[in-house]
Amino acid sequence: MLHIHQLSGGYLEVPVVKDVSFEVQKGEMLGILGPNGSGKSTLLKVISGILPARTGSITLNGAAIETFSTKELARQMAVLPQLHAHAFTHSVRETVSLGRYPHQTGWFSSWSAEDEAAVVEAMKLTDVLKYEHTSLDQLSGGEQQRVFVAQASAQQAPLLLLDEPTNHLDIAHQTQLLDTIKKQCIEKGMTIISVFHDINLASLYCDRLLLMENGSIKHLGEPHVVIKDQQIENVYKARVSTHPHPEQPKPQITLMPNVQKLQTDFWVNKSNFRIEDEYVLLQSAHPLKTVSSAVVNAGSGWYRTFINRCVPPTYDHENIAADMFSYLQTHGFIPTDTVGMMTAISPSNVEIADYPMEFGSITIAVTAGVGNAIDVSKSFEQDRQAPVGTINTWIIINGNLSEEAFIQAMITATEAKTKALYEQQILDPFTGTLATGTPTDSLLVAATQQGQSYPYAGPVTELGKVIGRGVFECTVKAIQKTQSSTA
Ligand SMILES: Nc1ncnc2c1ncn2[C@@H]1O[C@H](COP(=O)(O)OP(=O)(O)OP(=O)(O)O)[C@@H](O)[C@H]1O
Repeated sequence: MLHIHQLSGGYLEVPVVKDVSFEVQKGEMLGILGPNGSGKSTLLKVISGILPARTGSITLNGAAIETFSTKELARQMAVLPQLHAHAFTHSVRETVSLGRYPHQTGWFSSWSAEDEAAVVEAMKLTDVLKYEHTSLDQLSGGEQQRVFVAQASAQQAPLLLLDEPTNHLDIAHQTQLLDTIKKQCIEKGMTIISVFHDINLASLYCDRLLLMENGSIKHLGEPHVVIKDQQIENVYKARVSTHPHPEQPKPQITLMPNVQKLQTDFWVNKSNFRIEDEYVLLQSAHPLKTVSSAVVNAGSGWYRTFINRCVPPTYDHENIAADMFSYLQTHGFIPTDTVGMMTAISPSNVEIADYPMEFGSITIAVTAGVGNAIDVSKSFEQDRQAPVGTINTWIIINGNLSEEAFIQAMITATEAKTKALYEQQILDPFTGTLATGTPTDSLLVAATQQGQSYPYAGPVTELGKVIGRGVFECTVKAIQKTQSSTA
């Protein structure tokens, strides 16, 4: 739809935009990113003809852009410029109506039903219809921004150029506006080029991103190609870490501050555990980076409190997570700061042990019920009753783990648990074969993220060796304790 070839342009003798080439397809949403002054707005202005191109060419639907009359171009291309603080005395409706000028033959004399429908639809889409008779200078910055998006939208041009459309908008209006724009791309085949400061929003909504540096294209491609830690750091000179969005296959960034809150060194060991009638409790002085399959706060996060709650073997609740959540609240724990697991095994049967390492240490806590032991390789053979009895394993590490090490720690621990069941000759009662676990085992790995770095935790690494040995020993002892208490 739009072809930009070796485009240069700007304000002074020296062009701001230098030798920029890219193409945008119909229905595509392209995000332009870059630090302050990198030339994003200037590029949009040169494309839209507000500033002249010094060299290069812009082709729209196969025709050179300079062959379009001003009005023809406005029917093809709507522009939302970067807004600055102005006093606007027009009403909202008047302002949005200005977007219809390319469709007029005589100024307002030919106002048609189509014009009216476009203006009302644009005001509805941007949620400004309720202000239609209000003067623009009586609206907040975000409300004014939405009115100008409505104006561009009322123009109904197949190509929309936006300069920071979410500037001034609260998060609800950011998503509402971008959802609306994106919908137009998907349903009506509208093409969007938009400047963004917010890298995460750009990644979420755009099909491709163009990252500018000093007026030139530094990176161009799908978000996963452009949003990489090192590339973003190099261009923006800010430390970032990328991570996946929870719902969309789009990378997101988190800023990494250079100023750390002063935090005294802390250490977690067996002395931080308490064994109560109803639960095993670990309380850390500072949050631990945690990965777990717990009932409350499963997944990854940072938590200070860890509970392994004992419920009766007859425990049966429709919504286990909700019940656990309210249990935490009624027992004085803060659910947002607590990882909660459940077991039918008495807290008195927990096995907790410290394992020193050269520069760090780990503490392992296991409760092990094996009444429902299962051979995972044969679990497909028959349906089983909802189980009670489970093996809950916690591995608390004084050390700084990579993401890889967290996952390897879970693998190593699982293998060590299975070996413990083998050692104890625990059988799957349904198949009579050696059990590998129970159907509801839970695992938690938590680390202080201080001190010694552990990039790996496989069986032959320093950390993996201690996890393997520790989980094996603690699981064996925990099984024996449970078996002797029920014998
Ligand atoms: N009206 C102007 N006259 C002269 N130079 C200008 C003008 N507007 C911008 N510039 C210069 O052009 C360069 C690029 O500015 P531009 O506004 O395109 O950057 P940007 O990437 O959009 O920045 P920001 O993120 O701050 O909006 C800057 O060095 C700026 O000083």
